[in-house]
Amino acid sequence: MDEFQFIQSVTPKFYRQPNVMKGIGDDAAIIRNQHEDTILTVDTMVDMIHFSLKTTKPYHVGYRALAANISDIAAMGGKPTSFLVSIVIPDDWQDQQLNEIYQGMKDLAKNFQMDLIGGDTVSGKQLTLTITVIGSVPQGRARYRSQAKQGDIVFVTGTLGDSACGLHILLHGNENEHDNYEYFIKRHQMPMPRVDFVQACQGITRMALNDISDGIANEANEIALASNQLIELDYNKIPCQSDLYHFSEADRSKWILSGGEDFELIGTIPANEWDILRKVAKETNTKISQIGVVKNNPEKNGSVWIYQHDRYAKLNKSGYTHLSR
Ligand SMILES: Nc1ncnc2c1ncn2[C@@H]1O[C@H](COP(=O)(O)OP(=O)(O)OP(=O)(O)O)[C@@H](O)[C@H]1O
Ligand SMILES: Cc1ncc(C[n+]2csc(CCOP(=O)(O)O)c2C)c(N)n1
Ligand SMILES: [Mg+2]
Ligand SMILES: [Mg+2]
Ligand SMILES: [Mg+2]
Repeated sequence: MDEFQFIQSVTPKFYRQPNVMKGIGDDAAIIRNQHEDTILTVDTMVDMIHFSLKTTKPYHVGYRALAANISDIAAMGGKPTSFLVSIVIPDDWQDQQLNEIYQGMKDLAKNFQMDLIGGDTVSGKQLTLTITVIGSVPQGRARYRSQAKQGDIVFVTGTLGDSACGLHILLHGNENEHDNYEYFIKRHQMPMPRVDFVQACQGITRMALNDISDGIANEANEIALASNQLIELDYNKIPCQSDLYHFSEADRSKWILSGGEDFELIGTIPANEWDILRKVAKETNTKISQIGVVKNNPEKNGSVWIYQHDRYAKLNKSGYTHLSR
């Protein structure tokens, strides 16, 4: 049973509370309140799985863990408001290091006007940080993975593969001696969730969204599956930093399609709103690129196909999957 099969096996058949607008199956849950919808998400980061002290200082451990959770709020079209932190602390972690973890979270929280409102503290074998983020979105305006429709444009924010490249440099050293490697390291250690862009998108009538934590191959498939549409991507249109060309084509392609942890957004919007989206992107200083289209094809619905190196092939989920056994 892998991660996805496990989640499926624990998903309830129905929800008892009528105000559950979205339960399991998206980046976050949506609960209806009188005046707005509340967004709830939780993600865990574990030492030696999501970071090591070789790749991330304690400050970055805190910063990244909160950023990953805020990114899920952005992927629902919302803004983050508060968070709770559960921490498992091994004996060999010093007070100063723990302070730094919290400083990383504090600095990012300040950026979004978020409050730390609770948590839990226990001792254990591996440093583990579990963060719950609460956010809000105007009623009925959450962006779901299931909202893609035939004819939509598929877009992505920013550039992909940066974080995986940064991780590679941190783990194996900088084999290329080019001058921009600090950029990749920063993208790995201090990703910036796309909250401002998403907030500015409120005028877009319909948008399917997913944030890129595991790699676009995974995330595009999640939209295709939830929307029961065919997503066609053009590999040459997926944006990456020019310095990524200093690495082998095999590495570059792997990092772009399944590296993950860029915390960019992949989305789909009606084609006639593309110009509005471009305007929003310009206003918020966000790079956006059209990378594909949504089609309806009963034989291929629920899957992603990609044009790459003169081939048209199925793009399977290939990103980071926990519990592969
Ligand atoms: N152990 C679990 N029990 C109940 N629901 C779960 C569990 N693990 C994941 N989920 C739910 O499954 C869905 C997909 O979770 P997943 O963690 O893959 O999404 P994500 O947070 O966007 O991705 P990532 O964790 O890679 O950032 C979400 O709705 C999540 O709340
Ligand atoms: C030291 C170290 N080794 C490997 C990786 C790569 N990595 C770990 S988890 C993950 C996917 C997102 O996780 P989740 O699905 O839990 O959000 C990725 C790409 C890393 N960040 N640090
Ligand atoms: Mg997500
Ligand atoms: Mg998750
Ligand atoms: Mg994941």
